[in-house]
Amino acid sequence: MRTAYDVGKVRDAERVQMARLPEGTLMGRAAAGLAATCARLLGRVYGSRVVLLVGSGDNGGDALYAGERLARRGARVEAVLAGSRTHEGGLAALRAAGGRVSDASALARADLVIDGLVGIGGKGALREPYAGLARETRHVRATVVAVDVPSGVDAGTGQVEGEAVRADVTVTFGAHKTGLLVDPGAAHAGVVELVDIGLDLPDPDVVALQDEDVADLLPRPAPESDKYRRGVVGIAAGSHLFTGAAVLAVGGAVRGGAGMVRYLGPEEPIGLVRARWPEAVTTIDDPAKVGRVQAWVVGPGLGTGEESHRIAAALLKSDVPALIDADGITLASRDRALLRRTAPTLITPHAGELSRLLGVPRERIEARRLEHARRAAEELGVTVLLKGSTTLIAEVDRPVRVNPTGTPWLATGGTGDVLSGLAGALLAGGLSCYDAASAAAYLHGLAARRAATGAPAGLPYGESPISAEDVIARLPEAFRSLIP
Ligand SMILES: NC(=O)C1=CN([C@@H]2O[C@H](COP(=O)(O)OP(=O)(O)OC[C@H]3O[C@@H](n4cnc5c(N)ncnc54)[C@H](O)[C@@H]3O)[C@@H](O)[C@H]2O)[C@@H](O)CC1
Ligand SMILES: [K+]
Repeated sequence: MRTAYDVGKVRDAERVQMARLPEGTLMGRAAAGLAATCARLLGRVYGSRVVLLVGSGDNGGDALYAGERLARRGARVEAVLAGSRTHEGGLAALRAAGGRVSDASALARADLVIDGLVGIGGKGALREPYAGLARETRHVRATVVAVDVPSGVDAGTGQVEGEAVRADVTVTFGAHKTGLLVDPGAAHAGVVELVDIGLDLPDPDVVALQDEDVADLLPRPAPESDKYRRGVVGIAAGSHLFTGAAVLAVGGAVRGGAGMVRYLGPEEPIGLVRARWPEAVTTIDDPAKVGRVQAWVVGPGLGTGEESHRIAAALLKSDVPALIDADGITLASRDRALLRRTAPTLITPHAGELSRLLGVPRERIEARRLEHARRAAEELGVTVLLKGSTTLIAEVDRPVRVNPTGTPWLATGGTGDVLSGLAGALLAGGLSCYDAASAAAYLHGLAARRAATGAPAGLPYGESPISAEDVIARLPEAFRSLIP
């Protein structure tokens, strides 16, 4: 599991250690780790050209001390001083090791650029000349290594307000910062390497599950399992207008390991569901006639009229966990009472749907995804899976989970319906809302990536657009990759 912390907690932990240790110890550890990564990336340090972008704070200090270490190993190190001040000790050390001060023209000659403009002390959009330097790093042929966080990325939220460095590698100290796991920050960070500088940290604010964590969560049938014990999921999705949502959500549930899928909907989608997924048991329109289920999925393509509201309200009165998606969320944004349930509830909005639920403009949610996912969980008293470039799972008093799998190709119609069915199957299988949402997002992302790259059936030689059905088709492979 990867864990990440808000900046305040990192600062507090640093303060404790700084009071205990001789001055400069933490920066020394940081610079040593940074220099080791740079040396590895360079392969041959002797004779290589390294350019340091140095801001006025300690982030610049880290870059200078790492530059000193590389200069001592024979690298030609040039420092571009961007701030009105410069870390004095660091600059003296670099000079003593043979490094020199230069201007931005050095960037064109570099094999490696170390971005030490700003770290966790950065506030707001980068000012000049930092912004101009960050822009120039985009055109260099060198490998770009960010110190602690890519300059221009808000370490606490992942927000990027103006220009920002796009790093190949980010070497971060003490702990991952939340902004490195959440887009757009995550997309700017490249590969993130953690240097242990000996901080004592409390519970993380954000975590990203890895293969082994998700494998531990997944329910597996035991010899004595039958379809009822494995979990029956009810799916209320689709309408005369939106028949595809029904087929895709049921597909996600069937391939997601449900013991049985009960589908509730009008005649037309029922015909299509039966044709594509004969294993589903279908009921026309009347919620009272559906047999017992262990979890409900309510909403994809359901419609938002009175009849849809009646069905949603009847189903959400039940005492089993429920996932509310798409039209279900629109209905809930008009009638919040739908969310006041006795059993656990998971909502799976994208930014537009969350915007309707919270009454906050969509752009504000896109720019501050972490904040709004947390706020929604708190305000609505439900588990929230916020879909998007980085999918987030938020629940009160738990760290926000960031989904590390997926591909931009997933941004296509119908994939959300698949996710709903899949998460519903896992809920019915006994997972909590928090775990079902996390595991479903993870598997969905893995399946999509496999669909887009063709791996592992053929050589991964590129990527292609994918359909929601492709994601369903790759779900078994995604499961197998976790459950060997
Ligand atoms: N505190 C510690 O114990 C340690 C800190 N370390 C390093 O220190 C960094 C934090 O250092 P600082 O607190 O000095 O802060 P930073 O060096 O991250 O940034 C603060 C400086 O950047 C300027 N700045 C802020 N926002 C700006 C913007 N938008 N445009 C242009 N300039 C801007 C400020 O005026 C200030 O001079 C960490 O990210 C890490 O790299 C490491 O050495 C490890 C130990
Ligand atoms: K930086």
